[in-house]
Formats: sequence, structure tokens, C-alpha cells
Amino acid sequence: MEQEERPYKSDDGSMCAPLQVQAPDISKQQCQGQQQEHEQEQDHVSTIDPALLPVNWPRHVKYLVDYEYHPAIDPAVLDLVQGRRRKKSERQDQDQSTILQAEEERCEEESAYDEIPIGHAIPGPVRSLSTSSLTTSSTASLAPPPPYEIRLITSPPHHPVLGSFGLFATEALRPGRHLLDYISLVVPDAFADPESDHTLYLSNDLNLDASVHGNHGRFVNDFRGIRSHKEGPNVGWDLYRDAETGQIRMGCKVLKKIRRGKEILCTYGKAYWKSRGIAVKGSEWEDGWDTDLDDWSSEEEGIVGEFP
Ligand SMILES: C[S@@+](CC[C@H](N)C(=O)[O-])C[C@H]1O[C@@H](n2cnc3c(N)ncnc32)[C@H](O)[C@@H]1O
Repeated sequence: MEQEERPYKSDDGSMCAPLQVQAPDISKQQCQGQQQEHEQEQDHVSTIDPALLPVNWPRHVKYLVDYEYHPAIDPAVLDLVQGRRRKKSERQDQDQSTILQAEEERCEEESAYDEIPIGHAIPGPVRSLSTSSLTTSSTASLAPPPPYEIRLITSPPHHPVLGSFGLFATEALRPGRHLLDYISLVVPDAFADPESDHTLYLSNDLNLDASVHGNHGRFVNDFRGIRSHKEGPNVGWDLYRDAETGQIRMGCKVLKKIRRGKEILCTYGKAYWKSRGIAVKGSEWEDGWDTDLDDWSSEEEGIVGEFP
């Protein structure tokens, strides 16, 4: 897909990356069929103990605790996105013109890299478990549960992805909170799978593809058909550079208060829906969708559930 069809920056400059996903009219039967198919597939090779995988995690998807990088990524670009900056002497370009061209490209890439806001990576729920040397049962109890979970959507009847999965808050989520990172395989444009339902543009002509490698981020549905256009998404995708490692990551930030039990929803962007023949009203990003830090009160702490 062309770069311009993948607008990850909204009109007002805030980041809002569209996921490139399949057509929205999935019937329940189709989804169940897909699920059975997936279950028949062999488990995807994973370094994670199956007992530690999140509830409802699809067996065909490898749970990732950190990005995996496609081998075709240019080494200089890989250094940038992973936060390493090689010294000139370490670069092994062939001849003088290639060196000059590579140097120019590197400068451009580095200045783009420097413009990415700095953030702080948060460890995912499975990361802390998998990196522990303790036994499965004891490590599981040590890991703080994440404030979200993957749920099969069975209601309301008008939900557009009924029979499929979504990500739901298990506690009240405060606006501005960095909830999780979209972890996946990082793939150069030239190798991007146009059929993938779980891609998101990262930077430097690289895409995130969580179709068969990912984390909880791959379950965030689009808000359309679930929340009104005025309400908009309750989370947004924010590109940032980890202060500690320099790695470029895609964070998911809470825009509006999310009560316990409510679905976590982003916007896939107009281009996504357009490419599937669906017109979406309004702007790519509406003013009212910005983070509302005031949408919170101390009452939200503690009692945050709603009767179903
Ligand atoms: C990135 S995945 C989201 C998680 C997905 N529900 C799952 O179980 O893997 C994208 C898929 O969800 C569907 N989807 C997400 N939000 C939607 C919405 N608001 N309306 C229709 N389909 C949606 C897409 O059609 C696509 O199949």
C-alpha cells in the first residue's frame, strides 16, 4: 500500500495510525470458522510458555515481548529504529559515491528520528513472566495483571465485529495513560503483506505487522459502529523513542476515560475504510478526540465498574 494511503499523522499533527485490516462485515459464522481453522493450525513457534499466554490468545500467533525485525531491513535503518547509532568507521559502504549517498540518507533519517518524541517503554504483562528464571506457577503470581484483557465479543447484537475479539479494560483507565505498545514484526514496505489485517505504519518506510507475531495491541478494534463519531476513539497510537534504549516504538495512549469493562477502541483512519469501499464522515482526526486529561475524577479510582 502506498505511503499516502497510510496516514498516521492526523490533521492536527497528533499521531493516529490506521490499522490496515480486513473488510468489516465479518459474520459470526465466518469468525467462528476462522477460529476453528486457526485452532487446527499448529501452534506458532513461541518462546513463551503457553501457560503464560493471555486468555483468548490465538494459537497461530506468536506472542512477542519485543519487536522482531525482518532480515531485509537496511542495516542503517535498523540501527536507527533500534536506537543504535553506528560510528562512521563502523559503516561498510562499498565506494565513495555510495558512501556519500548513504551518508545523506542517514542524515535525513536521523533528523526524522530526532523529531520523534521521547517516551518510556512499559514492560508488557508477559515480558516480566518470560524473562524470569523462576518456575511458571510462581512467576505467574508475580506478574501484575495488565489493565486490559482480550475478550470474545458476543454483545451487543449490533457490534460490528461480533464473534471476533477485542481488547477490554479491566480497570478504569485514565486519559493520558500509556497503556501498551503495539509489538509485532517490523517489515520494510517492499515486503509488507497487502493482505495482512494487522498492520500499522511505524516510520522509516517500515510497517508493523502483527498478523502472526504480536501482542495485545493487535486486538484493538476501530471505534466506528461502537462509539459515536462525536465520541471518537478512546485510545490513539503514538510513535515515540524509548528514553532508555532509543528504540522507536508505537505506544497506545488513553484519550478519554475508559471505564472497567469497556472496549478499548482506536481509529484505523479514513484510508483504511476507503480502501475497503467505505466512506467515513468527518476529518481524519476531530478536535474533540484529543486527550482529555480533565475527563477524570478521584471517584474513578477504585469504583469504576458498571453493572452489565
Ligand atoms: C486489527 S484486527 C482487530 C482485532 C480483531 N477483532 C481480531 O479478533 O483479531 C482488525 C479486524 O477487526 C475488524 N474490525 C475492527 N474494528 C472494526 C469496526 N469498527 N467495524 C468493523 N470491523 C472492524 C476488521 O474487519 C478486522 O477483521
